[in-house]
Amino acid sequence: MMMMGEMWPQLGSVIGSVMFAYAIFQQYFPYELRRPIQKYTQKLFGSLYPYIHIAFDEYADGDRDWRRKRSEVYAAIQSYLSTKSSTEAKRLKAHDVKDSNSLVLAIDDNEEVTDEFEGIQLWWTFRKSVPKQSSFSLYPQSDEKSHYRLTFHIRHRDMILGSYLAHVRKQGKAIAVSNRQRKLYINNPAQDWSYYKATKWSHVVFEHPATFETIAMEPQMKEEIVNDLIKFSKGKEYYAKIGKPWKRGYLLYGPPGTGKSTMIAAMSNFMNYDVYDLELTTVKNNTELRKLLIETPNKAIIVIEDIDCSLDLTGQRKKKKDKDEEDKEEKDPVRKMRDREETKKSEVTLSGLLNFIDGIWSACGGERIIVFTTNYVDKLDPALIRRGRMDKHIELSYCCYEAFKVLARNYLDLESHELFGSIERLLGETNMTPADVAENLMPKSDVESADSCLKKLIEALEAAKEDARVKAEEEEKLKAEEEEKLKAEKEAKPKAEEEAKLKEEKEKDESAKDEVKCTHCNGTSAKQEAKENGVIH
Ligand SMILES: Nc1ncnc2c1ncn2[C@@H]1O[C@H](COP(=O)(O)OP(=O)(O)OP(=O)(O)O)[C@@H](O)[C@H]1O
Ligand SMILES: [Mg+2]
Repeated sequence: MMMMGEMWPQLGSVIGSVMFAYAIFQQYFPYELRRPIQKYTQKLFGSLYPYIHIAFDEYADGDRDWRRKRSEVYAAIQSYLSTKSSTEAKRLKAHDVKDSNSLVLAIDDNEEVTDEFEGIQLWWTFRKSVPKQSSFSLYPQSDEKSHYRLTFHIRHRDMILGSYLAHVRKQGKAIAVSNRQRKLYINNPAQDWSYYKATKWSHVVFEHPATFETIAMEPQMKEEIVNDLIKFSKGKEYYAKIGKPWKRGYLLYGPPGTGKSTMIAAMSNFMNYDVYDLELTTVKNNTELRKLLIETPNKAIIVIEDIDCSLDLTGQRKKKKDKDEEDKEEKDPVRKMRDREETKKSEVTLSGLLNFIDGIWSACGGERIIVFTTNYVDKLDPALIRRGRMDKHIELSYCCYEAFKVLARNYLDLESHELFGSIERLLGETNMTPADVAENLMPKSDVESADSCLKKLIEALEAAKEDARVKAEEEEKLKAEEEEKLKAEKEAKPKAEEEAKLKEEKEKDESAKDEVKCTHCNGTSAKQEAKENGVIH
């Protein structure tokens, strides 16, 4: 039997001979002969080798443009394999990806990872190649080419090309989204839109810690909102079935400090959506508004805070200038220009905003949430907040006992305490916003105990209750005074009317006495007139 040591030199000489024969074949065989031979050799190997390879390139072939976009499938495969490679592959690459929270692990060059799908085994390999010839480019970039190669048995072809690849894409995208850092966007003023590479929205990383666990509100209401959001996120088919664009409007209203902005942050964290904070006052007109909308991607929360203050949406947009102002404007051209600019600033109309929310353009893209917040819901035009536009109206109000318990858990790690009873009673008797309750509960130093924080809150609640009582008394007093005044006016009115009537009658009587009968003209004339004319009839 041949020993291993003796086998290597022979194997080496066989490989050497094959390579030599291949070089001769490449060099001396004419192209016309080489092509069919190569074709049949591949066919022969194909029938003996029952596996299929699919390569997924990072960039499309020939995509040498400096703006070239990374293939979406490639990115999804990379995310999909990142979870598998960390447990399976022996050679890994770790890198931080833009917009990602954590390190992303990927398989190293030529490393293989095995995957299983519905009992079928498949293999993924990562390949990287660097071309030797480098081309000249105005926008130099790496010529490195990477691709993932998928290998599977030919008999699973349909299953892999159909459901497996769809599964990889979906899972990969979900992993990428959960790793991604949320962003907070704000619209740029239109004059910046034309700059090189300028976009209509600028962003910062959004790292608000609010979640539905930390938000203080009635548990039932919280559950309702969470369920609503879950239903929406899974509603692609449902919305398609009912023929409605995949979007939902929320109106958050309530006094300042009740958690409207906090709720938006919690929504963003829960849904993994970016927030687009739309500052309406910098949008010049309806066309700009529409352009901004088109630039928002899917999985976005578009927010218009304090909608009642954002714009005068009643249609009467131009303030009437008085004569003085017009004169000043005529004399000062700079002021005239500035005033004109300001008038231009606010040309977004109510109908423009309604179109933004549910016009034809709003259906471009999907999976978008629109949130309006306001302190004064009654001030808003009913057309703006009707269901279908603002589908869910959420009132965020003063702190109730349930909400307080959430805050006590968050701020003091307390589930119960002997002072909770007094706080519950006081919260039922007076109004305090969650922001104020939270501020009282927050220890102001390392040594401040939970006891002292709770006592501080009780004091604040008692003070608020006393303030409210004094205010109510004053209001009552003012009201009583007003009523007294009205009553006095009411009583005085008939008396004055009677007096006026009597006076009028008296005056009539007196003028009747003064009248003289004139036989000559068969009528009446005033004594004065007779005197003036010097005629005695
Ligand atoms: N429901 C709540 N749950 C938890 N914290 C809250 C809640 N409401 C308010 N807070 C706390 O109070 C602060 C102010 O709240 P927030 O900015 O959300 O109020 P708002 O309703 O948006 O007020 P405004 O109408 O003035 O914009 C937050 O930073 C948060 O810490
Ligand atoms: Mg707010």
